[in-house]
Amino acid sequence: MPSTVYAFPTTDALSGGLNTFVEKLSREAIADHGSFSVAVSGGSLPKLLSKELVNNKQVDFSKWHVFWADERCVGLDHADSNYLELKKTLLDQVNVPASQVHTINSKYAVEKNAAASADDYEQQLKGFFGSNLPSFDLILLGMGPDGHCCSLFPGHPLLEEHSRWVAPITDSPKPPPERITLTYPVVNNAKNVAFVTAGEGKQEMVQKIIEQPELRLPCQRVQSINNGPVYWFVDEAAAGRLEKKLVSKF
Ligand SMILES: O=C(O)[C@H](O)[C@@H](O)[C@H](O)[C@H](O)COP(=O)(O)O
Repeated sequence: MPSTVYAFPTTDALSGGLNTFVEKLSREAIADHGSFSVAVSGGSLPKLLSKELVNNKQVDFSKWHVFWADERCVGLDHADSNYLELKKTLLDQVNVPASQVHTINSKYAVEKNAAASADDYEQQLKGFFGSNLPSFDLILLGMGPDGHCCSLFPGHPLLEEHSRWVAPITDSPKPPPERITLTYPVVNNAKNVAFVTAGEGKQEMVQKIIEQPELRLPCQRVQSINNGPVYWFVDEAAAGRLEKKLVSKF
């Protein structure tokens, strides 16, 4: 998986670079097929994504379809909800039509019914992409300190799930335990994939992922369609241990 790593001096600069990147992909997708489909992760990503993007008047949010790369089986008003985090940081301030914000089914999520939540979410993907394997215009991933992404964790059987598009997990080592997650067939069929991570606490794992592909950590199993680049938007704190020659100029 060829990686293109962009390192920024601050998290604000990272948000600025990500804003430019997303604006370009959104414009190109809308010009090409009239919509922009994006799957977003939780954790620190929504804040980093939204800081600049929320004020970007060049983006036609009315053509966006927002999905989640993974989501916790909690109510949409629960503090652990990835949807709620993006609602607060972006969706409440931009005009993505509610019908184009594809959330986990709250009925099943509140019951912590991960299996039904995953089945329902897969139907939602089929409703938008049809019966062909979904190909998102962009998937935005965080990187866990253990090298996980989505809710795909090191050593978990879900790393080998190659038929389901969306899978349930009930033993997530990162709480809460019940979640749904996109699987690699969908993640790796995206037109563009970008990791977003920041902070000194991530620099050891960022170095491992970029410089030691033999580890086969979950983040390292991510590719973009036609083996295109996987982008990394990091701050210099997270890139602190990377060989300088591995960092590209944005
Ligand atoms: O639902 C989740 O927990 C996230 O989608 C998860 O995959 C996250 O992206 C990583 O754990 C990184 O989180 P941080 O960026 O907050 O470290």
